[in-house]
Amino acid sequence: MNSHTTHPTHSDPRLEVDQLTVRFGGLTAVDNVSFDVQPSEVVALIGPNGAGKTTVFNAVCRLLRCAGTIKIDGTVTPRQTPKLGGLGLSRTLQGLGLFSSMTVLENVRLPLVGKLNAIDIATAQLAELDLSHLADRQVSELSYPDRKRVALARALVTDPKLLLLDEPAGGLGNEDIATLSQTVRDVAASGRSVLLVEHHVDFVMDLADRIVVLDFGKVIARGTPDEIRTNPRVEEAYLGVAATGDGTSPAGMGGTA
Ligand SMILES: Nc1ncnc2c1ncn2[C@@H]1O[C@H](COP(=O)(O)OP(=O)(O)OP(=O)(O)O)[C@@H](O)[C@H]1O
Repeated sequence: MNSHTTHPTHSDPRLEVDQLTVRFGGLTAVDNVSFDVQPSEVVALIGPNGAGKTTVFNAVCRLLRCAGTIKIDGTVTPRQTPKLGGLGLSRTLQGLGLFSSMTVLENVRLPLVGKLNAIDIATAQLAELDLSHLADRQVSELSYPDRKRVALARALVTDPKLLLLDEPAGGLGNEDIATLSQTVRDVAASGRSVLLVEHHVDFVMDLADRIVVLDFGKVIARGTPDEIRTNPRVEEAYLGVAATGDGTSPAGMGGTA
């Protein structure tokens, strides 16, 4: 046991971010940010463009040099981690990162490379998300919402303790968003934790147990959706951000993202 390692206890959060700071040259993109995610909890990071949300994600995944402490189940994560699976984490990407000339099943089994029963596990994961009918289709043939579902299946196939979702609702219509919300709730109900970054405020308000609001790299508010909805600092941070009408950009806290 090294000096950073502690024994997990029942009271340890699934994820604990303490005084996280990330600098890019002279820019402090994330400034002394602290928050936690408990087992079975869905926590959303929101904030205007450039607030530091993706940078927090990348730091949690240990892809960036940062100051501060990041703990998973009470244990400090190593500063350089070659594989997310080793941390018990999995994430989806804004750009999805699927291989379009491969089939859905081939994509979903990729994180399981080297496992003897990889095909069975990937097949079961597709069934869990009602995607079995797409298993042999090439990703290039799929609609965007189906691709997003496949990316989610690939993130879940390693059975992560903590699932990180980067703008999961982006580009989806209301029906697909409702399905996504149910899937995320099911993931949390199974004991896993979810941290998501999202611009679609209505989706977040409906789904998240707690919300952390960032602006210019700092936490400006935290609380339940009801607490955040009525927080004047949050409203102020979102003021002046033009609505795009496509449901993906903040336009105040009352309407669609
Ligand atoms: N690799 C980098 N090098 C330099 N600056 C960066 C880098 N990545 C991010 N930044 C800057 O850090 C700040 C936070 O960026 P970040 O992408 O984390 O914000 P965000 O809240 O995720 O924004 P968005 O909602 O637009 O995705 C921004 O000012 C951004 O320009």
